[in-house]
Amino acid sequence: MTTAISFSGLTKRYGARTAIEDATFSVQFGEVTGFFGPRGAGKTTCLRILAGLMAPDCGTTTVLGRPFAGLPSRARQVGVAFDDGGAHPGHTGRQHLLLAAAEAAVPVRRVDEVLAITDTEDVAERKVGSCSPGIRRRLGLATALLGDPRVLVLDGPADGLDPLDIRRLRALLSRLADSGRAVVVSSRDLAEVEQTADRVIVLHHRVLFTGSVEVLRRRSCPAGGALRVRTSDDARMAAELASSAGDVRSEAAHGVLVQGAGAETILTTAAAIGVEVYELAEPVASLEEEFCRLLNETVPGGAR
Ligand SMILES: Nc1ncnc2c1ncn2[C@@H]1O[C@H](COP(=O)(O)OP(=O)(O)OP(=O)(O)O)[C@@H](O)[C@H]1O
Repeated sequence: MTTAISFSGLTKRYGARTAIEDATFSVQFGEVTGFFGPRGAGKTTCLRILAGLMAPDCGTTTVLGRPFAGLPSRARQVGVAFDDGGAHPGHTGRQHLLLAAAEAAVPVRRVDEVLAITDTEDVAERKVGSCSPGIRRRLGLATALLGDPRVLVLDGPADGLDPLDIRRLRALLSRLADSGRAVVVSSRDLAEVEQTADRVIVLHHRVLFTGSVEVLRRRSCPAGGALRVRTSDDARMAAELASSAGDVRSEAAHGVLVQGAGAETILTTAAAIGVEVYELAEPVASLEEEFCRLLNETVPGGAR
């Protein structure tokens, strides 16, 4: 199947500041791809280049195998949303969508459809300038959906939304991906990415990771049956296990990571020294921990 989006060797500098360097990755159909990076990591820069809004210093981007500008019937192929979809503050939401529909040669009835899909019917007659940032985001999403595109690219779609809206957004994005579309959402919120995306691209001026959220979380888990144990006295447990197990590492709030000893040994040891076991499981790092590790591996001192 055609790759939905590809970035190849993308580099962009603003004067002496490097926003993005040598970024290469692709986005497939049928998935929500989370484009994660902290503030200023280069997400918007990548997406603006993809949408033809600025030129890179180096590298190329394609949508459905072509440069964005060369796509025929573009609104039906790709929907892109930054902020509020470029709505004029003096227009109502409906007026904005009608203008955008005319420009994209989309039937007028589609305006009501996208208002319903994005739960913005009740605010359609309000002037955009008087709407909250969250409503303007939803309007941006509605604009991007006008052409019922195969590829959807959303820059920070959850920014400014309340928890209920975020749930609805997540369900919508998931439905769109399940119907075979490619959906890209950028976010600075790892928890949000974790709940929304099937695949994640971690960015910090460079691509640090691409793969499933699950693989990211397990990336630095030791192979070969390591276990993590949390107890009423981790320091004592670590000291005791160090004499019987191969490799024992205390991990601050996360308990003790033990390699080379099975669950039985760990539980027997705990019982023998009168330590209570709160948790015994295969170690799965939080995404936040993994991001800090990734950053430290690529940028010395990066996650301090
Ligand atoms: N027009 C510009 N002129 C100068 N520097 C810029 C410009 N746009 C972005 N930058 C810088 O480039 C870097 C990447 O910015 P970008 O907006 O792409 O990051 P981002 O990951 O989208 O951040 P955020 O999550 O805060 O939106 C930042 O250091 C930013 O300050």
